[in-house]
Amino acid sequence: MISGGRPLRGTVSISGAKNSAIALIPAALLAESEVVLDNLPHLSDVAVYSAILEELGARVSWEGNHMKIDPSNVVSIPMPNGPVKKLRASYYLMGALLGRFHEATIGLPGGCNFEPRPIDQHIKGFEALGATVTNEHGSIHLYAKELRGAKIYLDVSSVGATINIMLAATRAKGSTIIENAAKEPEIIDVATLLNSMGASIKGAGTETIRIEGVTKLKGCRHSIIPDRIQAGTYMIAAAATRGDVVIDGVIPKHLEALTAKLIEMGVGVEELDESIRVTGSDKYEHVDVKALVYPGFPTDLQSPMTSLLTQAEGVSVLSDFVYSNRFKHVPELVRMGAKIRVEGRSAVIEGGPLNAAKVKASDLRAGAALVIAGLTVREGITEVSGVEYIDRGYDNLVTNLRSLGADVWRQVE
Ligand SMILES: CC(=O)N[C@H]1[C@@H](OP(=O)(O)OP(=O)(O)OC[C@H]2O[C@@H](n3ccc(=O)[nH]c3=O)[C@H](O)[C@@H]2O)O[C@H](CO)[C@@H](O)[C@@H]1O
Ligand SMILES: C=C(OP(=O)(O)O)C(=O)O
Repeated sequence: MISGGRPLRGTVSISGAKNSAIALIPAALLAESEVVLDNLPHLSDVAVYSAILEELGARVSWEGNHMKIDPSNVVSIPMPNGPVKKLRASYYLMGALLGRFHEATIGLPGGCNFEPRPIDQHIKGFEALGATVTNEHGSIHLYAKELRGAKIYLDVSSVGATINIMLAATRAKGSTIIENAAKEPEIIDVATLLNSMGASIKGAGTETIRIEGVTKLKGCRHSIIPDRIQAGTYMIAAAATRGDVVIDGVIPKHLEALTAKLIEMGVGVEELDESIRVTGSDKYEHVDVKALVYPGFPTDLQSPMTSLLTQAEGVSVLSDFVYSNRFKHVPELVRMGAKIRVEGRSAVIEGGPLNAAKVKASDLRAGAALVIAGLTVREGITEVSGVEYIDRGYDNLVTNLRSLGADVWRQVE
């Protein structure tokens, strides 16, 4: 529930990155001793992954922002249903278990299904490494007598496929080269963990990643990078409410595409060493935004950005070149009075005030977009349902927004 119209003011600290955490947790399965992850975010996806690891036989303890994973007793039991269906990143179990046990059966992933999200590039990579991959009643079965390095050219620079292939290839015989690899910061984070475990991965963060297989991986301690998408969401919320917020504990370089767009609109953005200050203004210019793979504008900030662009003067065009139809937030924003039409892979947004309404989040970032929209509304109460999606990716959203002066609360049913 949001009673909007208040500018956000103050400082918000950003937690570790969801998209790193939910790759690093399964990566720990490749080790033969304890892995400790620091700066772990409190998210439902992390809780689900922790339960999955326990089901596989790992000893997991999670206190505060630290998780200890002892994978020494893990076995590769089939996981066709249950928790694997609750999140997208359960696909990393395929690479991790294939790497360690040469066999795995994992149900097709769940998560935010705003459009069909194929995993053909993951499978192509596993097959190139020598695995036989079959789809058995909606579960993927992977088996390899031996994993051997290969050269793999990804048709699309997929984050998940790049990480999944890295996971399996760390335990393959010989060298693997991934070409057209995704370059997102979370890929560097996973490679850093794997290298600390004893892997040999070079080039993460570029389009060519080279992996020399090793026979053993050991435990280690690793601190997760800050969540650039959570950070970007608060930057957008600060601008949308015409507030003044310091977003602390971030890597400003990870947010450059957003920072540039905000400045183009007329938002004040000051980059400091590990924080960014966002200062709103009374008038914003319309801009065109293209969501692309990193270092382009992140698709995961496309929906929140749509809400901000309703506050700009004139007509903005926001196109998503990563997903062709990630627009489930649009009809809900229209219910709030937004003038938006979807044309192909673009949303055409005409600026104007929003009104309070009952709206429904049907995926994580759509949820964030609706909350931001609600924060801009000057009269009435906006009710956002489907908050379980928001819990997948935002650590303490309501508490953080309240500490910035927002009148937001969660209705307990
Ligand atoms: C858990 C996680 O890290 N999720 C992120 C990850 O998702 P995810 O890893 O699923 O996204 P990908 O980078 O794989 O997808 C990018 C594009 O490639 C296509 N594709 C992908 C794989 C494949 O085998 N075949 C294929 O065609 C997808 O449909 C999409 O159009 O990156 C996305 C793009 O930055 C983000 O929105 C998600 O937040
Ligand atoms: C789409 C997202 O996540 P996932 O890939 O985990 O569904 C997201 O974080 O915006």
